[in-house]
Amino acid sequence: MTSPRPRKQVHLAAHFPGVNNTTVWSDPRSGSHIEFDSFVRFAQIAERAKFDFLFLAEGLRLREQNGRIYDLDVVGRPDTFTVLAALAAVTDRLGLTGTINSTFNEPFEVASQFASLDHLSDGRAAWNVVTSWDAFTGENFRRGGYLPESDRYERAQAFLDAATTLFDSWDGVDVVADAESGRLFSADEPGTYAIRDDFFDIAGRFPVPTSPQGRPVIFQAGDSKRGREFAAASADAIFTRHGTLDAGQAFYADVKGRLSRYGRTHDELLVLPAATFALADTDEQAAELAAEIRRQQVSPQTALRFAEQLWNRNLSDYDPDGPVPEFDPVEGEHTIARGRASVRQHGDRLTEAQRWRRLGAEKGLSLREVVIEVTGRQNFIGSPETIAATIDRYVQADASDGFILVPHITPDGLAEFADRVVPLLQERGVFRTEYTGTTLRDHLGLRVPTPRSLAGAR
Ligand SMILES: Cc1cc2nc3c(=O)[nH]c(=O)nc-3n(C[C@H](O)[C@H](O)[C@H](O)COP(=O)(O)O)c2cc1C
Repeated sequence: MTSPRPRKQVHLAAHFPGVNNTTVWSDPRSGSHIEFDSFVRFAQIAERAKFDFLFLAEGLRLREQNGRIYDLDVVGRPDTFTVLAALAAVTDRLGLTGTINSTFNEPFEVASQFASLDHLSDGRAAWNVVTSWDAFTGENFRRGGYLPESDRYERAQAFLDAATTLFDSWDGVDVVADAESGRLFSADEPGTYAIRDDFFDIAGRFPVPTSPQGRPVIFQAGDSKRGREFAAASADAIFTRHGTLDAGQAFYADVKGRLSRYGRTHDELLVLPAATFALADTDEQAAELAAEIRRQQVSPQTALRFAEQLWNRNLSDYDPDGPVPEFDPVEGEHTIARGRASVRQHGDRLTEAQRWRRLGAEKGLSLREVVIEVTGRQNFIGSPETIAATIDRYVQADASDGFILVPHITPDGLAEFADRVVPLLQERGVFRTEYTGTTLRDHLGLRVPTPRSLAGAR
């Protein structure tokens, strides 16, 4: 008889809200998305609740619609490394995860920044490697434009391999600083590396000694087959949008099933979906709150902006309280909305528009009401007991290994979850009551990687 599997521990992280309409920036309770005080308060709530880490997404260009800054986006996002380094000074245990793309950067810079953050935070740094969106974002960079889609993951893999070589380049070399013998290092040649491949031709010495976690924790967030393969080969955790039970289970089985191809085991890659929540005393009140949040998030103007992203044309004169447009979306290149993930996600616009129309007709919904329904992202709606039980159930059913929570009010929206749901997860024995380690690898149950031998690495 096989013994039952022990209950999985839930991993929890806090995504600082900053983009997309998960954020209700128009709510009077919302604070600044730029002032350091907001980041500090957010991080300290997460740390008080013993969360695994804080998470920052990356947006390198303000998004536009009809040639204007898209008012839904919270305008202005301070630089990731600057924020995380500052947060390292005001937190003690909380992991610090930054999204940094592999398309427009260089491995040396990114590796030295993350290795430095790992040192400054005593082993709490993580890098979410993304390939990023589009040429519109790329125009900010010296190469301009955008790497063809087919090359993005080639570069991402080469980029991460190069960064790994740099992270490992001090393998076995310690700073001894022995005044008597006059010896600074335990061996000669610290940080020596040489990397030559289709994307990089660099050689020299990496200036940052091996970081406290060996290497920073690696996340990945792309969802295509190639993206999932990249995560299975090289990441410690994957950030995803598949947050419902069914979609989560399918995604979980898919990515975990890819690991053995790379000689990796099931527990070497964590699956962490983004999740929003609407929390109230009772399930009924939470349902009302969730509906109210959705109405706040999708104002009549916002509904039109969403519809424009699908129809790929200006709909400023259209009535959001009227029916879903009868005419078809404009096919071909996207010209209306630039720099938005959701635009790329509308694969077949004609079919999607038909789905919106059908939904409107069947349920008697206006365009705005359809947008509210189809763009809904509230994962957890209910009383604290309901939400704790649901999260536990999803994790035990292998729909995820935990969640990266995105509160809709910045920065204090996390407090209610921390105060009311976390204690219930702790009572269930599935979430820590104290940090048991000091590094992010400790929190996530990830081992310190064995350095790749420099000779055999490339
Ligand atoms: C859950 C999730 C979060 C993402 N976050 C970011 C981000 O913060 N910044 C960014 O430039 N790209 C982000 N991306 C985009 C990915 O880098 C990638 O460009 C995009 O998903 C296309 O790759 P794919 O075809 O493999 O999905 C994210 C993607 C996903 C699925």
